[in-house]
Amino acid sequence: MFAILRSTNAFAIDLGTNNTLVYQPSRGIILDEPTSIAFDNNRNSFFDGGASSRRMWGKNPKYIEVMHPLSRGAIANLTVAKAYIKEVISRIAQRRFFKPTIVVSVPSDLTSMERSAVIEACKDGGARDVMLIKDPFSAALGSMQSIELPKGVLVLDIGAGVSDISLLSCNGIVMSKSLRLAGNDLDEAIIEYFKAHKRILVSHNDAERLKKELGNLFENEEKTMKINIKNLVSRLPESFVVSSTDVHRAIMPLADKMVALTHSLLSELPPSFAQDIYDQGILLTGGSSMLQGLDRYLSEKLEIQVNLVENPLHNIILGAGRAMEETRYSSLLGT
Ligand SMILES: Nc1ncnc2c1ncn2[C@@H]1O[C@H](COP(=O)(O)OP(=O)(O)OP(=O)(O)O)[C@@H](O)[C@H]1O
Repeated sequence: MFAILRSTNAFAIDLGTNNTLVYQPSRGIILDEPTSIAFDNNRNSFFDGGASSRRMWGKNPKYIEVMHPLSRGAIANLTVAKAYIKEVISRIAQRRFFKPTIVVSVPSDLTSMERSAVIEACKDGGARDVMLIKDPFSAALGSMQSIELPKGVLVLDIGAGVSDISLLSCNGIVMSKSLRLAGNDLDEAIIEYFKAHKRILVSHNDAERLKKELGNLFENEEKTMKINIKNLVSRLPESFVVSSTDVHRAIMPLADKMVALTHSLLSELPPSFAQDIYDQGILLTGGSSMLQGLDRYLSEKLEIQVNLVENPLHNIILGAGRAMEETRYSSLLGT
């Protein structure tokens, strides 16, 4: 089995709410694209996938539908997910004659039906064998933690649709808590804030840009950014200068929910792990962990060390790849 997993026809996939990454042993990351697909409803056929379909989002003609196969980490529409995975597999599998073996990293709290949907979508999409690994394992392995030891490793993963905190030890999850709230909700909070307080409509793409460029959990020196919006009073498009103070106000309530999630797990931590966690702190990963000030904010609120991983957007896929390649982690792969 593990020779197969190291073969050129085996891949690891991080099927995230916003981003899909694929790893191939010996080659590394070979695909990094938005989890998005466009359908041509006139022809009832696949139109485009990945980055080019994501760019069409909000700018598409009516007959083309831009869809996101995943919602909050789980498959939202099985038909769309199958078409999407088929497209991913056709891009990565060089030897089309042989169906590939695939390891998919998935949120730790997926129900058995949701896990079966991932397996079905991959098999229908062209995979021969499909194995799943839980995101917290991938995240820890991606930052070179040794999770097989009897020593607690605490991983906080904040992606686009899911926030998850898990305590790992002896290649197992000791305890875990998830919240279906993450980066996309921060974008929504920004949109809602400007609707309610400034009577303007900000696009999803601009909300995400504002979050990345002006968003900060600490009120530092004020920064501004000019964007194009729709004025909800005049109903006309115009340009608008957004201040970092407003973005800060928009995102703080959700940042506090992330703190509360982490606090609730820390408060239930078995005493035997207290020393490990207070010695090593929390491993912070996922794209939303790059929100400016989040690591310091969590650390100050929880009075615990928070270590931001080196590459939050690639951590899970690198860890899933490591689980495929190292036999000591074979027990982490299942269905
Ligand atoms: N510099 C940044 N500051 C704040 N947020 C960021 C930054 N860069 C990326 N993000 C956010 O990270 C999220 C994507 O992260 P990631 O790729 O880990 O999620 P995903 O794997 O698609 O989703 P999930 O794991 O929740 O299913 C998006 O919400 C994106 O806006």
